[in-house]
Amino acid sequence: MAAGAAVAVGAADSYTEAITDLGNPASFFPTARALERTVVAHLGPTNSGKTHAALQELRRAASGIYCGPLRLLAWQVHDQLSSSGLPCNLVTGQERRDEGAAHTACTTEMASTRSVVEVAVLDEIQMIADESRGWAFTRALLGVPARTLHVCGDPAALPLLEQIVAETGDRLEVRRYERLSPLVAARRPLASLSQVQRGDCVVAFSRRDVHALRQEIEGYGQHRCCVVYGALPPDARQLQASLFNTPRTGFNVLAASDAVGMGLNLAIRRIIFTSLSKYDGTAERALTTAEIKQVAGRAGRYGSRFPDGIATATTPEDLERLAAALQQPSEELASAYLLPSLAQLEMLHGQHPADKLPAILRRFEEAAQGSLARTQYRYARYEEQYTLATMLRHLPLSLREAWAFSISPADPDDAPVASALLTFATVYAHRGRVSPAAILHGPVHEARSEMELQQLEAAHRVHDLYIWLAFRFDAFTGVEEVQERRAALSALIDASIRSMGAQRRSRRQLEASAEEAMLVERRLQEQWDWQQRGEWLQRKQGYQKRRR
Ligand SMILES: Nc1ncnc2c1ncn2[C@@H]1O[C@H](COP(=O)(O)OP(=O)(O)OP(=O)(O)O)[C@@H](O)[C@H]1O
Ligand SMILES: [Mg+2]
Repeated sequence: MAAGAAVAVGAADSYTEAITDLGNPASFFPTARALERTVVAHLGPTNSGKTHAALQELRRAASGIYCGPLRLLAWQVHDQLSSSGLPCNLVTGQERRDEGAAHTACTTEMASTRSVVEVAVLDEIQMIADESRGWAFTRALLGVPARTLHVCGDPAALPLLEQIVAETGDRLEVRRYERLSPLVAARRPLASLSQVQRGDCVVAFSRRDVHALRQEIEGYGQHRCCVVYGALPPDARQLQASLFNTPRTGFNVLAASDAVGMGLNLAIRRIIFTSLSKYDGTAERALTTAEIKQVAGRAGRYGSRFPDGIATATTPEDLERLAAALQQPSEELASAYLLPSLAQLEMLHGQHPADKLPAILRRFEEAAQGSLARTQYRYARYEEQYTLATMLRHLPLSLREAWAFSISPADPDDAPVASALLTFATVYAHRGRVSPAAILHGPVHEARSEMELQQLEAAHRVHDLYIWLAFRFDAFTGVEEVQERRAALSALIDASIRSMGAQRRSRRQLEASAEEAMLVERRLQEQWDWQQRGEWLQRKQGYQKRRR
């Protein structure tokens, strides 16, 4: 009897080992493995024409897919192909435009590993080594079933690409690129922001610092200033970029975070780093050579008003480091990141049906680590997913439902968005239908203060989250209404930034708007408390009715 039990446990262990074995991820994609793919690596610095060359190949193909790391990039490729007369579908987490076309522009996370195409483009491949998002690039590199797969990115990715392509049995071809226009480090640092000039982009590493730079620059009275940072919705980012690019609008200087490094076509003459370190969520750390080059490389764009680029800093020490980084190759990529698919998590859940999603996520990681030793793959960081899954663990959701909520674009540290996710999931679990009424309203007028602008941005992210969920759950009704409201919020955000700088305010006015912002925040908090209370009452009444 005891021996039998031991055999059963042993069999269960080896089954668990088999389903959590991530050591040969190329084998997870039979459609791609059934093709003899040619992988063409377009490698070179920023602004060297890599994406342009790969897109030419995509245009010429009978069918194809472009995978970009940002919605902005997917939109641009969609617009470029469509406006040149080539029909193109668009697929991102929050958009589906199905034109019935043979070409598709998508975000890397959304790339199909089932539909065979002639040509695929996988842009910014160096992101395969990003510990949070790299899994999507690994999946696309291994799994997109294209006869020719063009990958574009930093030459630092080559050794890793060689290793992976050797495993998939595909053929690798390397094409090297040089910058289309020169990029040089300035001879002297910038002594003061009063010296910024037309075409300058001043870089800081937080939303708050970017707005502080904008205020300081506009305070000198010479230039109006556009802004670009990660928390700004992508369409508002694009509007700011085109305002900056258009001559004679007065908005001829840009204050930006490192979000400027990717996805926008900008006519920047000079990049000015106000710092060479950033807070990465846990600690302040120095920028890597690759990060410095990615941002500095935005200066000077082939075919723009400023083809020649200059990069500088605000201290002699930073300028010295910057100049050295521009001469150095980026650090070679060490690992490609990966995560299990939902199907793999469900198989493990079959072994432990009483476990909730957070326990399954941890179990999978523990069991899979051994299989990754001695490979070039590493288990990706999934702390945000884990935090969201934990927040939702008490709700009556299937593993599949909990998983979908947990991978939504809600940052657990972004309080209004995390609260909205909890509300949406709670309403979904208890009522089965989530109407747009579940979205709380903040101010819906032009922001008169930084705080109000922040609230508009948060409201936009909440609307975006609803739309993302609506593409995965039929229960989210009223997506058109939310899309309209989201577009209105983007326009308001853009208009607010434009007019905020125009208003020269007295100290008294600034204090008044800060006071008002506090009141708005308190009102929102009260609304939130009331909604929570209302839902709790409804649930309680529901239980009581059922009991009776
Ligand atoms: N052969 C070309 N003819 C005309 N324009 C080109 C050509 N090659 C590149 N360009 C233009 O030069 C700019 C930079 O090219 P591209 O975006 O392909 O560079 P990249 O190497 O992918 O840079 P990054 O991705 O770092 O921004 C783009 O505006 C692109 O349209
Ligand atoms: Mg590119």
